[in-house]
Amino acid sequence: MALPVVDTEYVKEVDKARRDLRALIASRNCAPIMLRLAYLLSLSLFVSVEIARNENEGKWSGPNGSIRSEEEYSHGSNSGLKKAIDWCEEVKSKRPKITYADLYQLAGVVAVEVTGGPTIDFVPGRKDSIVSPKEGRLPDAKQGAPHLRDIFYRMGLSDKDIVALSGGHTLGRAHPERSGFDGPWTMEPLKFDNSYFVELLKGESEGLLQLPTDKALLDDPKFGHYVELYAKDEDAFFRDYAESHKKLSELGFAPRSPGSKVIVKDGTILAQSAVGVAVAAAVVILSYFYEVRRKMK
Ligand code: HEM
Repeated sequence: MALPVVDTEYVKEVDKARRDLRALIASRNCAPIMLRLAYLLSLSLFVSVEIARNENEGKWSGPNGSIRSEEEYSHGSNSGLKKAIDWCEEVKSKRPKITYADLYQLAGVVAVEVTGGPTIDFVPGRKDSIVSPKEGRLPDAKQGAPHLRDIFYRMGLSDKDIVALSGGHTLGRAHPERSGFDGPWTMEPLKFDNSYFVELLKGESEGLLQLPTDKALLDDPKFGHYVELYAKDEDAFFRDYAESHKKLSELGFAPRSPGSKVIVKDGTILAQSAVGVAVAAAVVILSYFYEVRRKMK
């Protein structure tokens, strides 16, 4: 499928979809599953395409919305996500211009914002695909630090990214019928804060969950450094989380023209283009020379 044209019209639609998603997530209390949808989509595609590249099977274009196909949402690791896909469809039917790939990533960004988390910069322009990745490439919750590094390093993510992103478990809970695990990670699973790290440091508590991959963050000294930092300093967690989330949502994705970038921030739309910057610089330089010549006369 073709890349969407990210013109002013498209960016306005993204802004409206952002408002629709805020209302939808607030009314259904579904921030956790929306965040999980965005995260799994980015990750499963990247991991499988890295493998495809190694095997010279083809190229990949980033998180691409293929999860809406039955073949993919029926993967065991995507259990429960169909609900989130259907909710996103309500927005898609009102804003058909927006690609599924952009919509799902926007839902993840909005889920974090409406639950009190940091504002995450969102750049639109992802293209859709209906080709699903292979099953079984996602992190296995029963494993430890080497496994996490194996998966996340392949995507160019760092130890800091792994720990910051794991803080996404500040939202939501595990469901026995989906993953075999049960319970929330924090006392307030609809609030995005640093309590995931605070709870992790306290050790096991009645009624709260710690997956083996969560505990692995404590056992490894490099990961442990960030767990302690984020438990003490929520601002540091929010800053690093916003950065890592953006990286994850843009894996393999580059805005359409290399010289230009569209930034959507706090509802304000700013279009930055290399051409625009060059023209502005030329005007400043010419005015300077004009002024110098005028003074010399
Ligand atoms: C580090 C590797 C990770 C592993 C092994 C892992 C594993 C899991 C598992 C087993 C569940 C429970 C699913 C269920 O039973 O419903 C879950 C839920 C969740 N995960 Fe992760 N996860 C990882 C990373 C992440 C990241 C990076 C994010 C987001 C930035 C994230 C966001 C979530 C959310 C929000 C839920 C709750 C979903 C709900 O309440 O329906 N996870 N994860």
